Amino acid sequence: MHAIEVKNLVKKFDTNVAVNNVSFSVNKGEIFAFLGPNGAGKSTTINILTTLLKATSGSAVISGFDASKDPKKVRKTIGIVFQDSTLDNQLTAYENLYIHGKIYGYKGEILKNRIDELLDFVELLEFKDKIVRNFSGGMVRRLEIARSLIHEPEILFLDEPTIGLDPQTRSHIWEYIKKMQAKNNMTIFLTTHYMEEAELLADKVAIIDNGKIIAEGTVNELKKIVGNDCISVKFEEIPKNLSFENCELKENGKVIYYTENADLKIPKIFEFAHENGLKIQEISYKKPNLNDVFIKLTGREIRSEKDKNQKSLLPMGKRRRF
Ligand SMILES: Nc1ncnc2c1ncn2[C@@H]1O[C@H](COP(=O)(O)OP(=O)(O)OP(=O)(O)O)[C@@H](O)[C@H]1O
Repeated sequence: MHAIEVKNLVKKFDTNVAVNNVSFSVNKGEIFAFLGPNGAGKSTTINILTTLLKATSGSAVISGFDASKDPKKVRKTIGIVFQDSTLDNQLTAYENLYIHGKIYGYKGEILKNRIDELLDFVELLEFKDKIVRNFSGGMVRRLEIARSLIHEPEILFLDEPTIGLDPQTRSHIWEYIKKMQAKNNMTIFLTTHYMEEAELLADKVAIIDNGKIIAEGTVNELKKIVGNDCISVKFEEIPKNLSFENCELKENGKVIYYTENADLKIPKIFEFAHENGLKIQEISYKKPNLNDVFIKLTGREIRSEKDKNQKSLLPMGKRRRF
């Protein structure tokens, strides 16, 4: 059984088709990244999967339960971290988790120990009794992650988990995500418009654009859509005997090699230069990334208005209006 099975999902807002016949599945214990630009339909999809929104048509089965027919059962098996903080900023870190734990029926020492364990996991134990209002954006996000784990969900949904965070905090969050998967074999569904986030974390990626999935697979499978590694070499003199296959001489005198694996090929190019008494003036190589895949499929880059605006992660009530 798949952890998540989505079939022909459609969501219309009046005439706007936000999710357009989307189908995909996520295996148990997999990190699945739903990658796409702003307005692609990522949040709408995650809201349907987490029972917050009803689909216009199609089905979403989560841990074996239909999201529209059995929402309560679905909610018991999932944890969610939304794009915007839903913490109570007047309460302490501990109190936020305590209330959430109570809602899920935990109590007494079991709940207290669970809270300590989770605060420790996200490195916030020393801030346990501090008021959330004074937390940084990264601390808020970490506390949200801890809260989402309190009832030991089978599947964790993260809507843009690192949006608006600085690079160091972002990589911290990536570490937690990987640890959660490794420790609990948790299924993690995340939306993101960060290519590197999807590349680094995801076992499987689906790229969504204008409400439609335009590509799906492992990162390596998707990169194959673009092609192989590309090495560009400028020798001091144009070599007379180019001994490699899959290489071409460009008008600017550079030799371009296409290869499955540049890491293995580059040392061979140096050997070739040495054996033929050639000097290398310049060498560079480019591995295709998910951005290249998106460009190839859509003709444009994934860009985010939110990045430009540096959306705030401050808890509700503390957020300033710009
Ligand atoms: N409640 C709503 N009412 C009307 N239109 C909506 C609503 N929610 C989303 N949309 C529209 O549906 C489309 C998909 O939006 P969605 O928020 O799912 O995209 P997204 O990929 O999550 O983008 P973002 O990263 O900006 O949240 C957009 O055109 C959006 O304007």
